[in-house]
Amino acid sequence: MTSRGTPPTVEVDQLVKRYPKSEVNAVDGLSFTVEPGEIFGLFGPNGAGKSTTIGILTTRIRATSGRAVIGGVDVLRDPVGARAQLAVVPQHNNLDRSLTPRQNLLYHAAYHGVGRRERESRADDLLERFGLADRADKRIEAYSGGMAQRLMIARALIHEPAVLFLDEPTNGLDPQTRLLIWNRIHQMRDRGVSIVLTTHQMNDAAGLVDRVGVVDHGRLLTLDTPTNLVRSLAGRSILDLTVALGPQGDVDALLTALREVSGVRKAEQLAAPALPAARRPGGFGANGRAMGPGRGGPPGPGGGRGLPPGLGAGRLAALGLGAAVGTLPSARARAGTRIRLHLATDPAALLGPILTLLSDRSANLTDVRVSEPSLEDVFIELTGRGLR
Ligand SMILES: Nc1ncnc2c1ncn2[C@@H]1O[C@H](COP(=O)(O)OP(=O)(O)OP(=O)(O)O)[C@@H](O)[C@H]1O
Repeated sequence: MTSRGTPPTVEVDQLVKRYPKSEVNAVDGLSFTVEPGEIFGLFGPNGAGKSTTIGILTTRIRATSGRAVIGGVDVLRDPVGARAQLAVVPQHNNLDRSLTPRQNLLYHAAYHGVGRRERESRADDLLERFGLADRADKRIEAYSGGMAQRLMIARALIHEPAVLFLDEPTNGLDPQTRLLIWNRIHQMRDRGVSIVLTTHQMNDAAGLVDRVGVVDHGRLLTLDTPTNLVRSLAGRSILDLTVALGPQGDVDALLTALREVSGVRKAEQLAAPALPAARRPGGFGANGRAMGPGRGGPPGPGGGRGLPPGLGAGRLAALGLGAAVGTLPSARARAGTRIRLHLATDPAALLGPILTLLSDRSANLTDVRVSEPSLEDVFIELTGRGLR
């Protein structure tokens, strides 16, 4: 029960799934609830067990043990009853191409037993809300990826489910379509629909979801609001450096030395950025602001920012650190080594020692960025950086 006395719309209790011939559980004792009108993000690396969990909740996969309830209906005991309470928007287009967009909606509503007059009125309303009214009778083939996604969400909503499952709802869509879909998801939440979404675009989803469950190896690693999860990395900042190493430069030795600087929790090398030439690192301008690319992913809460005030090129020169800061980067510097430092302290206090260290090793700093941790950083912290 919630504090308002309403039962959760999704209840998962000690859920287990072991696929035949497998020696491990794909879902391994998962428990969580989703409240009415809550947007719940189920995040995890590839193979973590998200699809299997969603498959069980949407009656596509049979659990080995445990309990799952959707809108008060036990999915294992009454899958048909549970299906009336839920809707799924898959990642790939599964619209019926032999029907028009409007017919796709009407057919789906009829399948769920919605009366003729009511389904026509709901279809008109949904086509309007998803910006498809003027294309409702066109051929599906003429639809772009964004239109198809909007239509699939409209179709999912036509029988007014208690819970909507969305798999990567905005993957590969343009910013306008993403915005419209996020906006409609918020409206559904306001109408009391619970939304369970899986996505790998965590920083995008951070501002949208109410709570996040991170799973790995079929188990729940954490469950909290995005704000609390980011706060769990409190006091930590991330300093991204781009350096051009001298001819004898050894990145491993540099990383080891950086790890020994007091206040540095972790130092790691990042992959080289795949950026257009115009956005490649450019070194510091006269005002000492960082001019290169920001962090690899989209900015998290707080986003990336340049040098802290008071640490411009002038101050660096006064500290005798000018040699460490490249003004006219060479070709090597442009393709520089990217290093991420995870700090346990104020970055301004560490820049001096770090620049001294770089200078001593003839490493030329061409770009520096300070940023707050993001939801993606929490995810990496919990699940590691290794490939799955
Ligand atoms: N039909 C199946 N038969 C056997 N093993 C499976 C089957 N489907 C998934 N698995 C295994 O179960 C584990 C969980 O897979 P699942 O697809 O649920 O993960 P996921 O978190 O959704 O991953 P992704 O993000 O890549 O979609 C993986 O080890 C996967 O190989």
